[in-house]
Amino acid sequence: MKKERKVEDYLRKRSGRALFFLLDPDKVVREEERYKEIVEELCPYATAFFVGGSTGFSQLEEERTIRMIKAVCDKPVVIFPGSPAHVAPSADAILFMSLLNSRSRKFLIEDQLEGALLVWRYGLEAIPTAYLIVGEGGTAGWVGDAKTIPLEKPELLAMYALAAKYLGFRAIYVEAGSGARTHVPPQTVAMIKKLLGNEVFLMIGGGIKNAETALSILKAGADGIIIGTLIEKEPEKAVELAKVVRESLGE
Ligand SMILES: CC(C)=CCC/C(C)=C/CC/C(C)=C/CC/C(C)=C/COP(=O)(O)OP(=O)(O)O
Ligand SMILES: O=P(O)(O)OC[C@@H](O)CO
Ligand SMILES: [Mg+2]
Repeated sequence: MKKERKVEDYLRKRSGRALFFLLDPDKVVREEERYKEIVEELCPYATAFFVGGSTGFSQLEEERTIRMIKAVCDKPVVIFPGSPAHVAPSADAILFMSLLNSRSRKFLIEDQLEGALLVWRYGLEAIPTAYLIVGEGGTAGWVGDAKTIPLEKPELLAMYALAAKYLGFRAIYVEAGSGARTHVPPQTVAMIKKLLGNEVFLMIGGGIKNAETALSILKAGADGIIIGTLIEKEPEKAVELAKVVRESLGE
C-alpha cells in the first residue's frame, strides 16, 4: 500500500511554484516517440505530470502514457480523470475530483463510485479535488455538462470555492477550458486564494500560453498551474515557458 498522502505532501511543499504538464493519452499514443522527447525536455522543470483528457477514454492508453512518462522522468505522474476509464494502476496519485458546477449527477458523484473501486483496488493515492469550470470551459465544460461560471462574475466562483473548502476538499482546480482564449484573471486568483488560505491547494489551468501569464497567476496566489495545449501545439514554447518561470522564481 502506498503512503496515504505522499504526492499531496510533495505538492504542498511546492505551493506557489508548482508546474504541471498535462498530456492527453488519446494524442500521446499516436505519437509516442515525439512525446517521449518532449517529456524528457520538460522533466527538469516539472513538478508533476498530469495525464487525462475529456474525450477518447481508454484505460489502456492512460496506462501506456503513464508508463512512457515514468520510463524517462522521475517526477510524480498524477491522473487527471475525464472518466473512471482513466483510473490506471501505474500512476502515483489521482485528482479524485467532483465537477461541482456540473448539472449532471454523473460528474458530481456517479463516475466517482466506479472510480473509487479501482482507486482502492490499485492502492492509488487519492487527492480530493473540487473541479470548477469557468469562462469558455472548452471540451471539459461541454462533456462535463458544466454550468460555466462567467469570468466577469468572480463572486460566483468564490461561493463555489468556499463551499468546496467547507465540504473538505483539499484541492481546487479552476479550469478555463483547454485552449481557452481567456485564462482565469490573476485578480480572480488572488481573491479565491485569500478566501481559501493555505489549507486548500489551488490549481489554475486553461489558456496559459506564455511565461508572463504563468507568473502573473502564480504570483497572484495559485499554488500550481497546468499547461496542456501549448505542449501539443508548440512544445518548444512550453519548454521555454517552463525555463523562464523557473528562472524568474529563482530556481
Ligand atoms: C474521479 C473520477 C474517477 C472521475 C471524475 C470524472 C469527472 C468529474 C469529470 C469531469 C468532466 C470532464 C470531462 C473532465 C475532463 C478533465 C480533463 C482531463 C481535461 C483535459 O482534457 P482536455 O484537454 O480538455 O481534453 P481534450 O484534449 O480531449 O479536448
Ligand atoms: O490546454 P490548456 O489551455 O493549457 O489548459 C490546461 C488544462 O487546464 C486543461 O484541462
Ligand atoms: Mg487537450
